Amino acid sequence: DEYIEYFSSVAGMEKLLAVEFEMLNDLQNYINSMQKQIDLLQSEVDAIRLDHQAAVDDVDGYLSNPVNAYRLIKRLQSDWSAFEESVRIDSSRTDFLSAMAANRRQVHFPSKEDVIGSAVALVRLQDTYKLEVAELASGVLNGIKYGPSMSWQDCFLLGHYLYEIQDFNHTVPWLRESMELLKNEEYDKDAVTLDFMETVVTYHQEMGDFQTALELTNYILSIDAQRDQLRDTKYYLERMLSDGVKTGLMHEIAPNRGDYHLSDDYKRYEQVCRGELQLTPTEERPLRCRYDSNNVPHRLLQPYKVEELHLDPRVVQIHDVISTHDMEAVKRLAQTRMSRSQVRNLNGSAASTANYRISKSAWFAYEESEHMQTMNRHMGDISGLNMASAEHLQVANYGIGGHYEPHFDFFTDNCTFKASEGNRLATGIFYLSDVAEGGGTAFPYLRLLVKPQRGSVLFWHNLHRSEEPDYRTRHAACPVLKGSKWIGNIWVRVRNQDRERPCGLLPDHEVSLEYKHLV
Ligand SMILES: O=C(O)CCC(=O)C(=O)O
Ligand SMILES: [Fe+2]
Repeated sequence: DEYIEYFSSVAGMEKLLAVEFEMLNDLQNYINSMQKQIDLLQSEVDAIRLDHQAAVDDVDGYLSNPVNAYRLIKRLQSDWSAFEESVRIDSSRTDFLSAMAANRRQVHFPSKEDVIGSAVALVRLQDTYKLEVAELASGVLNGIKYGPSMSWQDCFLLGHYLYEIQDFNHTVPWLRESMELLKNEEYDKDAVTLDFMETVVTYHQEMGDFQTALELTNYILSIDAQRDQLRDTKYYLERMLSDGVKTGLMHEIAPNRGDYHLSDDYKRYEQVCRGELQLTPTEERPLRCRYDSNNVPHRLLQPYKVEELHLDPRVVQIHDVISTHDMEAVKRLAQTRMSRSQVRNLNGSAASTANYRISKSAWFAYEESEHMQTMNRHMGDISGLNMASAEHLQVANYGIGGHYEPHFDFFTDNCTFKASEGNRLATGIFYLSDVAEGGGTAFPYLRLLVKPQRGSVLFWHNLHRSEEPDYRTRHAACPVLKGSKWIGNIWVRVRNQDRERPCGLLPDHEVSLEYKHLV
């Protein structure tokens, strides 16, 4: 069966929970049956010990009794073999192992890629929303306690994985947190624990984080001053610090200067996700909410609730468009068809997965379901466009940390669209769920953050009337901090829209050229 990837969406993780429920039962059964077996063994051993002691106290007297002689011989001939045999077959052990094998056949267990994927998602959230490691580790998100705390082992393993993928900047605070939590354990002064802490000193030293290495070293020495090698390390670390030496992996494997994540464009996007960059009051003042039937005769009695979010380019969010019934049906249909979202490569070759778009998605022809036809009709009424040039419906689900970094919906390579229905003129994002925290749609150049609201549709044009790309429409899906985000995308192409949206001859695209540099 196919490879399932867990970190890219919440859909599918419920299965893991169901299997974990089974495994808890299996393990409990194992423990109970072991317990019974151990109690039984104990009582048998106690009985033998009693007999045995009597024999040792008076060897001659004991052995001269024919019953005792018989019992001793019988014990050694058969009882001890029986003990051996029962430990050898140990049915509780084999039962548990075969139950586990069955569980493993039921679902794919998460792979190491899944663990690393979810670790990367966690640090992405940490960066984008400026979360404190200590808060995150204690289960707090934006001041609210949502879940159980992470143990020192959780934090250590996370740091360890980040170390493995050479993300040293994130490794440091997680290892630090892990050591802080370990210091609160009652076994924190045991020799084995101190040995372990010493290896963590080595991690920091190798990274070039001499300060943390020294702090931990001092802590260990304060408990056990007899560690000679560590005293040498302390001396070495102090010298490195006072000389201001910068060596170690953190400095040698320097972040790639060309990394888009270090660019102003990306920082701007993160600021919009956090709500730090917003529309100014002057920009917000002319924005209106109104009922509008969009000149569609059958909508006269049921006009749309249109909220203007931006005027030029025009971006609107239309509320209460589709029903809960339709949304649930679409999501149910999508569940079984979702796979990791792919992105087109600029050279027009086959699509592939990419870290900048982490979600699961599936494409649907509208004929597949009346609920999808309903979405198609709404997109026609909202856009006023000819839906003959609409792409299939794309349903997507983002899990925790799932995101889609800034991009344009229009194609920038001529070959992709010239031969087909033309470029992507309009985008409609149907929000099929609310998102508890994060997961907004961000327009970095417009300083606009749209909060997903179930049943609403976000709509805008990607092209100017001249059919030139409108670079101001660059947008992104901010990482989901809490919840599971579902959307349905409908893109409408320019072909056959001459009547619906006549071409403009003015060089109207010039207003957006200054935003072009990131294509
Ligand atoms: O999920 C979102 O909010 C935006 C999605 C998007 O931009 C896309 O799928 O092209
Ligand atoms: Fe998009």
